[in-house]
Amino acid sequence: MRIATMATGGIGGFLAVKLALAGHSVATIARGAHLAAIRENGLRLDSATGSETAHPDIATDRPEDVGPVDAVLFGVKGDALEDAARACLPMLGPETLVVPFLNGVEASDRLIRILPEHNVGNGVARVSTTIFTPGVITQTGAFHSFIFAERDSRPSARVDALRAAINDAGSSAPQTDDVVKELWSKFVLFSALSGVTAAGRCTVGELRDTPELEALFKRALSETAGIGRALGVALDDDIEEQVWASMLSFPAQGRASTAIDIEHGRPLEIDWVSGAAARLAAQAGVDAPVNAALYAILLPHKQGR
Ligand SMILES: NC(=O)C1=CN([C@@H]2O[C@H](COP(=O)(O)OP(=O)(O)OC[C@H]3O[C@@H](n4cnc5c(N)ncnc54)[C@H](OP(=O)(O)O)[C@@H]3O)[C@@H](O)[C@H]2O)C=CC1
Ligand SMILES: CC(C)(CO)C(=O)C(=O)O
Repeated sequence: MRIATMATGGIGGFLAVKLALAGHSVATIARGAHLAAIRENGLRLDSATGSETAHPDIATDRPEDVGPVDAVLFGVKGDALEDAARACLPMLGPETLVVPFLNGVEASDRLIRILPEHNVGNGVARVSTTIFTPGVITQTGAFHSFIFAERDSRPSARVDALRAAINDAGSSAPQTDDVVKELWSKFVLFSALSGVTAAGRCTVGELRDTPELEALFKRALSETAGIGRALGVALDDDIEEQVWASMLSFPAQGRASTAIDIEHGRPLEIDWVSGAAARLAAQAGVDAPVNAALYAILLPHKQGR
């Protein structure tokens, strides 16, 4: 397949390495020192199982030089979505599938305001990766799963082709017949994890060991589950228990990317996470005091240092 990563950070970089090493034609969109390092040394993925380096066919900051691709793996931070989407336009043909893997539940709806709707899918990533230094992506923990579909979850040959490519490349792309449910199931987890580990400057291990943080986390996640249900999302009845169970096996040193971003003084995606939960709650006519409070606490740090 011809695949582009817009852009090539934690999400795009992880998938670019796997797919390029599996023999796909990968174009990595990146910029600055990260792009220079990819061009010079290739793109390296470090994980607990070792190091892999891929040399993408194209590494560029000019998507117009790539031409139409089969799939765009779309992973930028929430506030960068609109500019990055506009930059993708030259890579779209009639059948190109653009899969957003942003946290939150609004990325696909935001993309169709810029890109033709028939090009846009919906997706969610369960992995923990970051740009460690230019040209190098590191993965924390061993989990990596990418769940995506057409926006309405209908059966689709182009979705199946991309799923097969990711599965065959050694990652995991399970099938779903309800991508919105998948998105919200992750959002229930992530709104709580992002809010609590960023506001509390804590790891998951500390969260588990501190009854007050555990209680706050559980209040946040059940609040977000309530918002989803009020909006008609078919969340599992025991999603709250499932999320807490997943926290019990989460790496103790793990935390949400938001907590890593705040530590490094980077801008925060909170408008699309705790802020979105508070906003969507108002839309659904339910209260979300915990998400609203976590959003307010993080707001002074939103622009980074
Ligand atoms: N990484 C993870 O483990 C997970 C991330 N997610 C979500 O996925 C999304 C992406 O996260 P992640 O991959 O970690 O983000 P990163 O910050 O690692 O990567 C984003 C990259 O996009 C680049 N970029 C942004 N806009 C453009 C543009 N217009 N042209 C070229 N490059 C651009 C940035 O460059 P620059 O630095 O120059 O701005 C940066 O290198 C987020 O919503 C995140 O919450 C979800 C699950 C897990
Ligand atoms: C919690 C985690 C690692 C799960 O994929 C995540 O999405 C993030 O930190 O951005």
